[in-house]
Amino acid sequence: MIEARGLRKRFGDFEAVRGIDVAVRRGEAFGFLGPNGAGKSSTMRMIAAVSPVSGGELRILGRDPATEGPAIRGRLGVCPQEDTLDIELNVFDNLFIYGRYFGIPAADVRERAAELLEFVQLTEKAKVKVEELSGGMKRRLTIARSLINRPDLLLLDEPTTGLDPQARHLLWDKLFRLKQTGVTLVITTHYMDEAEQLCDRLVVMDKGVIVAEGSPLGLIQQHSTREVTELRFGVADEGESHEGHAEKVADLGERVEVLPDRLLVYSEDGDEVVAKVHERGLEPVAVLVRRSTLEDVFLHLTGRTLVD
Ligand SMILES: Nc1ncnc2c1ncn2[C@@H]1O[C@H](COP(=O)(O)OP(=O)(O)OP(=O)(O)O)[C@@H](O)[C@H]1O
Repeated sequence: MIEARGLRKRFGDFEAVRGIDVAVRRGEAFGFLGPNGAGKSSTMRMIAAVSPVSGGELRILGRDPATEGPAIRGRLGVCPQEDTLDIELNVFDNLFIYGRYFGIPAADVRERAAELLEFVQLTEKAKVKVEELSGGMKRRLTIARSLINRPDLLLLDEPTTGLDPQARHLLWDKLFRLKQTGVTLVITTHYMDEAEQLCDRLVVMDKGVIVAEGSPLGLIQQHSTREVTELRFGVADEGESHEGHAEKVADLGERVEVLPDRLLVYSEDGDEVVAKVHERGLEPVAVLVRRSTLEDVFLHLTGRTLVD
């Protein structure tokens, strides 16, 4: 569906995407995970055939975006980072006008709009002005709108940013169902839980390059340990820096990361780490044993947290 080789995006002297290779297969949910400024949106806009490629090769649905932009855009659904709905219009009309813009006959658009409103659970809001909708409803409507032309490929740029947990889960459920119907999804996100939930495969991006690629589980297995023990030390121990504590637990795991507010000990068995910490007379004020996540993968690969 998408083939990129050495893909680059420059803005003046600044290179936002610095030669990435990506292959997205039909029917998969593919993710670009990375912090703000990693180059995800810049990549997505090239894939959406709305931003010219500065270097390298890009084929979308077997076509060249430089010469076949309109044909590509006709087969894509695009859900941009910011809602671009017409807030003066009601929910149904937002879909109707968009469908007509694609040249779909009025009767077909009506039918398709009704079907999509059902899918995103907005049927009862059909006549409500968009400005009266909640953030989650607007996102669902944007997704419905992006599906009006029955796209082969759906591009979602940060689909759940700014939504509350309940709205995010509802949206994930809708995207999961879409995937089951055979739509290929390409998602950018800086939420590791979103990437883990939705993506079959993903690339981790940082500063315009890909630093890792694989399935969420594969990446975790390759770049992290099974468990992570988080240790926080109290104010009374401030004299002794986190680095000081880190030295004392360094041999308890495969590696230790020092964050401003806590230590992360990477090992296969977190309970064993906790027992040894206590045996050594260390007294953390908070201890948490958890499974490794993509956040740990990112930290290991870049030395930074995703939310920095
Ligand atoms: N039109 C533009 N002109 C100049 N610089 C730009 C432009 N668009 C993006 N950039 C820069 O390119 C870099 C990558 O931006 P991009 O939006 O692709 O990142 P991102 O990973 O999508 O992050 P975010 O989640 O913040 O959108 C950033 O440093 C950004 O400031």
